[in-house]
Amino acid sequence: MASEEKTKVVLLACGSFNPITNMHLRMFELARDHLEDTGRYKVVKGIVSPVGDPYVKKGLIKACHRVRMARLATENSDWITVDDWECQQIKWVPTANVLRHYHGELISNENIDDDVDKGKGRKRRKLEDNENAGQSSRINTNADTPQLKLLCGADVLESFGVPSLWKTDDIEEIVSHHGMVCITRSGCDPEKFINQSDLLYKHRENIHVVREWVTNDISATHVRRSLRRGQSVRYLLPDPVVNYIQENNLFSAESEQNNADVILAPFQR
Ligand SMILES: Nc1ncnc2c1ncn2[C@@H]1O[C@H](COP(=O)(O)OP(=O)(O)OP(=O)(O)O)[C@@H](O)[C@H]1O
Ligand SMILES: NC(=O)c1ccc[n+]([C@@H]2O[C@H](COP(=O)(O)O)[C@@H](O)[C@H]2O)c1
Repeated sequence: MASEEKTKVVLLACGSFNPITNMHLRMFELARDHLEDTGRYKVVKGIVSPVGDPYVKKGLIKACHRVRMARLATENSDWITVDDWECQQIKWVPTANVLRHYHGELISNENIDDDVDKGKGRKRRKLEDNENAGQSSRINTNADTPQLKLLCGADVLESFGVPSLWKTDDIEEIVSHHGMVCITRSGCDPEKFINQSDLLYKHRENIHVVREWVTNDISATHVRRSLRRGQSVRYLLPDPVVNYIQENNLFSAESEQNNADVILAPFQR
C-alpha cells in the first residue's frame, strides 16, 4: 500500500504519569511498530496527556511536576509530545472527553491545511456527522484526517469492568469512534476480557492488542516505592527525570498520602 493511502494515526496516552517511566515511552514504540507492521497505518504523532490534579488519585503529585517530567522524558523524541490541555482543566476530564477534544483539534488542523491547499484539488472533502464532538451539527472533515487512538496498558482496558468507574456510553464512544491500542501487562488477559464483553467484542476490530514479549513490570507505583526507600530508580526512568525527582525531592512517604481520604473523581459522579 502506498504511504499516502495508509490511514494516519495519532496515539493518545492518558494516565497519571506519576512519574513517567521508560515503559510509558516504550508503549508508544510498541504501538507504532504494531500498527505500521499491518501495512495499513502510518503513525504520525504520539501525545502524552497527564491527568489533572482533580482526578485526586492517592499519591498523585502536582500536575506541573508530572508535566515537566514527561517533557524531559520526551525531549529527544521526534514524534512523542506532551500536551497539558487535560491537566489545565478545572475539573477531572473523563477520557472520552479528552479524546473528543483532540479529535476536534485534528479536524480543525486539517481544515486549516485544507484552506491552504484550496485550488490544488489535492484533498477530498466530505461531510460527516460530528458525533465524536457530541454535536448535532454537521461539520467538514477531510478524508485524511488522522484517526485518534487511545494508547493504554491492558489494566486500563480491564478497568472498564470496574463498576461505576467508566460510563458505558464513554466506553462505546472510545471503541467505536476512535479505537484503542492496548499493551499487554502481567496479570492481564485482554483477549479474554474483550471476548467476555459484548460491547468490546462488537468493536474488537478497533482494539489492537499488542503483546510485549519482554515481560516488563515497571510501574509508577514500583518507582515511587523505591524512591521512598531511598533505592535507585536509574534505568527505570530517563536520566533527566531521575535528576528532576532528586532536585525537587519528589515522592516521599508524605506525598504518597496525598488524596488518601478522597474519593477518586470518576466515583464522585
Ligand atoms: N509495565 C506496563 N506495561 C503496560 N502498560 C503500562 C505499564 N506501565 C504503565 N502502563 C500504562 O501506561 C498508562 C499510564 O499509566 P499510569 O501513569 O497510570 O502508570 P502506572 O505505572 O500504571 O501507574 P500506577 O502504578 O501509579 O498505577 C496506562 O495505560 C497504563 O496501563
Ligand atoms: N471514566 C473514565 O473516563 C476514566 C475512569 C478511570 C480512569 N480514567 C483515566 O485513566 C487514566 C489512568 O488512570 P489510572 O492511573 O488510575 O489507572 C487516567 O487518565 C484517567 O483519567 C478514565
